[in-house]
Amino acid sequence: MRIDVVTIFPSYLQPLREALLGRAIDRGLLEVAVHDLRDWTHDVHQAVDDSPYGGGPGMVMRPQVWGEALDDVLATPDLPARLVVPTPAGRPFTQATAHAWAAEERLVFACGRYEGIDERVLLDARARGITVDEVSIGDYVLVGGEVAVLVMVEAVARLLPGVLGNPRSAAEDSFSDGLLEGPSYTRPEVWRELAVPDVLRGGNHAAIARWRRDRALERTRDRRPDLLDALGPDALDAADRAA
Ligand SMILES: N#Cc1c(-c2ccc3ccn(Cc4cccnc4)c3c2)n[nH]c1N
Repeated sequence: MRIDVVTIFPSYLQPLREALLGRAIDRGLLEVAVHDLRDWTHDVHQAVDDSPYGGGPGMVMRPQVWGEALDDVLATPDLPARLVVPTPAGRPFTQATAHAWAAEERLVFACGRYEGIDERVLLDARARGITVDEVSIGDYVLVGGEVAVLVMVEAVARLLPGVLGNPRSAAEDSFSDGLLEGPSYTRPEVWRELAVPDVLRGGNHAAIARWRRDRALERTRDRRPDLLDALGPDALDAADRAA
């Protein structure tokens, strides 16, 4: 997978080259290119924003600069791309989104700042046949799109074959079965007088699986009842309902 990110703060994306993702890039599992939006400005001040039509607080990012940048970055007809635009007004980015995007050959992320990007940039891209996804990583307001891109790239990249050491991690993590993950334990067996649950040390794999499922259901009911509501009627069996 190739990922391109356009931003006025390229150094914000440096964490993508650290740790697991950095190793995935080094191993050729992922290609990441970060572009400075100001490279497409032509004025001495390298202006990327201007006042909003209709008034209101803050500034809006200029369409001319974004248009030229995306013309160049998206100019790869042999490699169809999906343009992703993080915004507080976007559709929710979920684990299902991450799985869908992990199947894409190329993702281009447009990181806005100020009050966002002039709407005509997205309209123009769609008019030219580019798939444009406006997505939000949560119901809170950030200062720009860069942090959201870090979140989304990590969520997608970890699903790519070979990136995680153990592919079961992605198959069994939270949300993979619609539930939150239950608690985890490791050595020592007792720590500050707190013992690991006996079932996890007993070696009965069926009992362990049941215990983990029960803890996941309990946690989901407590913290995310909306996820339970979203599960289909057949998602929970009798044992689940008894838990
Ligand atoms: N994904 C995502 C986001 C953002 C987000 C993303 C991109 C931009 C670009 C500019 N801003 C600031 C801004 C814009 C509009 C109104 N208010 C503030 C951003 C916020 N905030 N919260 C999220 N979950």
